[in-house]
Amino acid sequence: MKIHFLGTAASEGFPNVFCSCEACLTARKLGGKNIRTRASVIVDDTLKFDYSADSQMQALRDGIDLGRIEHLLVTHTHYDHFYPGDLTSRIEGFAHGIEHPLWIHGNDLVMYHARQALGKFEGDRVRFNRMKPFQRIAAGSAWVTPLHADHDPMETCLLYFVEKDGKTLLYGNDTGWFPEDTWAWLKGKKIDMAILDCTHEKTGIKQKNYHMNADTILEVHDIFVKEQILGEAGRIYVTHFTHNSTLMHEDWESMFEPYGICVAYDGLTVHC
Ligand SMILES: Nc1ccn([C@@H]2O[C@H](COP(=O)(O)O)[C@@H](O)[C@H]2O)c(=O)n1
Repeated sequence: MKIHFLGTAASEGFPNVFCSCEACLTARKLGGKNIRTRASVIVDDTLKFDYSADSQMQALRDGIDLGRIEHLLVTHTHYDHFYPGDLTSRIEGFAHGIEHPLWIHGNDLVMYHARQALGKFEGDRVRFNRMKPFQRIAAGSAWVTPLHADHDPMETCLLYFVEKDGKTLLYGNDTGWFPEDTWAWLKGKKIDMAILDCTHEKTGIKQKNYHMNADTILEVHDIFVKEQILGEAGRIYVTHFTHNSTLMHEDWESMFEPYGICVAYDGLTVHC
């Protein structure tokens, strides 16, 4: 699988354009990998996780044809993960040369907002599928299983386990420490690549809720290795960083390099 990171920041972006904290000032000065937009990933040019208002500029920045996306897997409806009105640009009359519908997959709240924005266009350009936790579906040549996240208690936030071309990918944000049923489901599974929520720096709390922090990541890594969920060639990529962590890209790399954990940045493409 080709994994393309479109965005790697928490909701306010990094730097936050409204903020003059030390981290935002430093990130502006350093630029490069310290400029992070809202979290999203594309797999093999055709399957995308989440769709924020940043998606358009991310596609222009990285030379991506979003018309090729066949399946959109939405984790939850927070504005930095789902901005369905922007998908109007894909509808008949707005976009030309589109030959397949975009399937929007997500929880019931995702379906509600997607249909509010795009329901009248359902058909050749856009279709809807409500995901139920732990029920596997086919998405093109991939198999996708939604898992429970620990994020917003007012919504069934989902993580996604993707099996494609003999490889597996866990898309693990937004979430804190995985809920018990997700841990139970992962037991005995093999992950080639896990993309995990590393919103916060080290705080001393290992099983953090709502969002993971660096301690949580190290704990998950430990369990993945002990339980052989992560194979020898398997890799964790961390993403979804907040400026409130105060850490720059190189700081994250120094922290995680001894564990073989990789730090994602906007525009990074890797294969698993
Ligand atoms: N009380 C607060 C204030 C701010 N945050 C920040 O929210 C971001 C993470 O949340 P998203 O799910 O909206 O990405 C992150 O930047 C935090 O620093 C917070 O968590 N709590």
